[in-house]
Formats: sequence, C-alpha cells, structure tokens
Amino acid sequence: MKELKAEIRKRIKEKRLLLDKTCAEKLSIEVCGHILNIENLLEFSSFLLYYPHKGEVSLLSLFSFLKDHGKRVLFPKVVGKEIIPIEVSSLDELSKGFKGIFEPVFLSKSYKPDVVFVPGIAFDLECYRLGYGGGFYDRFLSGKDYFKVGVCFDFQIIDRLPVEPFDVPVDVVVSEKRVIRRKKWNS
Ligand SMILES: Nc1nc2c(c(=O)[nH]1)N(C=O)[C@@H](CNc1ccc(C(=O)N[C@@H](CCC(=O)O)C(=O)O)cc1)CN2
Ligand SMILES: Nc1ncnc2c1ncn2[C@@H]1O[C@H](COP(=O)(O)OP(=O)(O)OP(=O)(O)O)[C@@H](O)[C@H]1O
Repeated sequence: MKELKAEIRKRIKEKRLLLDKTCAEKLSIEVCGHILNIENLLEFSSFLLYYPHKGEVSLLSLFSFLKDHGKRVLFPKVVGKEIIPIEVSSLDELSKGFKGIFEPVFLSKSYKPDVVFVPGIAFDLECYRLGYGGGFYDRFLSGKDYFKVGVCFDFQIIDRLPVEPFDVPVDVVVSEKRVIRRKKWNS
C-alpha cells in the first residue's frame, strides 16, 4: 500500500512540475470559477484556504472575493503534526513556515472553518485524496463535519486510489474540467 501510494505521488508530482506557470495560473482561475458555482457555497461563513505550494492550484484569487463578501478566511498553520486554522485579513500576514509554505505568522485567531479547501497530489472518482504523506489533512479532517472541497488540476484525478482506513474522502473534487461529487449511500 505504502509503495503504491509513493509511486502515484512520484508520477503525479513529476507531471505537475511540467505545467508552466502561465498555464497553471489560467487553469487555477478556471478552477476558482467552478468553485464559486458550487451550489450554496456562499451561504457558509468561514473558509480554510491554503497557500499554493510546488505547482498546486492557486486559490489566491478567491481571497479578496471572499473577504469582499464578508467571509472569514483562514489559512493553515502547521504546529507539530497538526494543522491550526488561523484567520487572515491580508495576505501580508503570511510568511514562510513549514516546508517553505506561506502560513500565518501568529498563532492567534483560530476558528473552526465551515468549508475546507483541501490540496492534494491526487484525487480519485470516489473523492479520496492522496497528499504528501504526512497525514496532516487526514488528522485534521477526521471526525469533523466540514464541507470538504478537494482542489486539483484535471491530470491529478485518477480512477482509483489505494485507500487506507484513516483516509478521509472530500465531499467534492474540483478541477478545471470537472466537478465530482462524492456519492452518498443514503441519498
Ligand atoms: N499548500 C499546502 N499547504 C499545506 C499542505 C499541502 O499539501 N499544501 N499540507 C498537507 O499536508 C500541510 C503541510 N504538509 C506538507 C508536507 C510535505 C510537503 C512537501 O513539500 N514535501 C516534499 C518532500 C521533500 C521535502 O522534505 O521538502 C515533497 O513531497 O516534495 C509539503 C507540505 C499543511 N499545509
Ligand atoms: N486520523 C489519523 N490519526 C493518526 N494518524 C493518522 C491519521 N490519519 C493518517 N495518519 C498517519 O499519517 C500517515 C500518512 O497518511 P497518508 O499517507 O494518507 O498521508 P496523506 O493524506 O497523503 O498526507 P497529507 O494529509 O499530509 O497531505 C499514515 O501512515 C498514518 O500513520
């Protein structure tokens, strides 16, 4: 299982590095457009974004949109093995933290998000996710009722990922081409 996950991580990370910056920016704007079209999304009031790292989809264009609509915007801060969501009023409040990813400087203003945008190396058609392997998001999401939006470029979606008991699927996966909702057994 571990080897299979590692092999998929390597393959997709290589593809992601091939994407040029201009193209990634254009596709990121398309992904943000699909996100804003998710039904009822703007009825939620607090949103956990992430700062793009190593070729991830950038959601930074959503930052001012959400602020202008009176929403609380949070960014993850890594403390030990945990992710702490911290409110950010301006992107100037971020500086390089864990693995060189921009994160809030101060450990203040931690709030519970309603919506969590989840970065990933790969997602599958059942909305399972593969991350860097630290288990940060698995731990953060387990047992919580956040509305979870997986965010990626379309080439990061594969048919089926190997799944372990602690893996937490997202409610919807959004790429520039697709919006995939997780099927619920009871609906
Ligand atoms: N934008 C973003 N923020 C995030 C995550 C994420 O995946 N993306 N995380 C999700 O968990 C947490 C941080 N975890 C991370 C774990 C590993 C690496 C990383 O770059 N790993 C290198 C390994 C080499 C090295 O040691 O630098 C890599 O895989 O290339 C990044 C973030 C919280 N914040
Ligand atoms: N709910 C949890 N509680 C405790 N440990 C966990 C939990 N979820 C995952 N882990 C640990 O994290 C390790 C990595 O998990 P996994 O390979 O699924 O990471 P990932 O989802 O790819 O990474 P990330 O979430 O950091 O992007 C697992 O081997 C497991 O030991």
